Amino acid sequence: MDIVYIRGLQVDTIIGIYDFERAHRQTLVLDLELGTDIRPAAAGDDIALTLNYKAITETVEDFVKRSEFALVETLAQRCAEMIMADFAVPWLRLSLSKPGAMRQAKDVGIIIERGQR
Ligand SMILES: Nc1nc2c(c(=O)[nH]1)N=C([C@H](O)[C@@H](O)CO)CN2
Repeated sequence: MDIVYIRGLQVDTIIGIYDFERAHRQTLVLDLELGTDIRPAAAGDDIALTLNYKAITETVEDFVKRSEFALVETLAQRCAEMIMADFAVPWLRLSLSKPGAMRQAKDVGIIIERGQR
C-alpha cells in the first residue's frame, strides 16, 4: 500500500471538556497518513486518479474549524469517518495533537488507525 500524507495541519477550533475551553479557540495539529495505490495516477500523470492532498487538507480544515467537540477522541473519530467516506480511503492513521493543553507536557493527543491496509 502507498501513502499520501499531510503533516502538521494546524487548525483553530473549540475543543475541550472545561468551561474555560469552550470560550475560545485552541490550536490543534493533525498528521494524516492515507492509504492508497499511487500507480494509476503515476501511469496517467493524472490528479483525478489519486488522493488530492490539497482537497483533503481543505476539507479537513473546514470540518475541524466548524466542530465543537469536548474530546479529541470524538473529533478524531468523526474526521476519520468523514475522510474515509468522502475520499474512498480504505485505511488511515490520524494523529491529533493539542499542544497547549498541558503546561507540563510539550504535546498531548491521540493516534488512531482505521480500515484495512
Ligand atoms: N483522553 C483525553 N483526555 C483529556 C481530554 C481529551 O479530549 N481526551 N481533554 C482534556 C481537557 O479538555 C484538556 O485538554 C485540558 O485540560 C483533559 N483530558
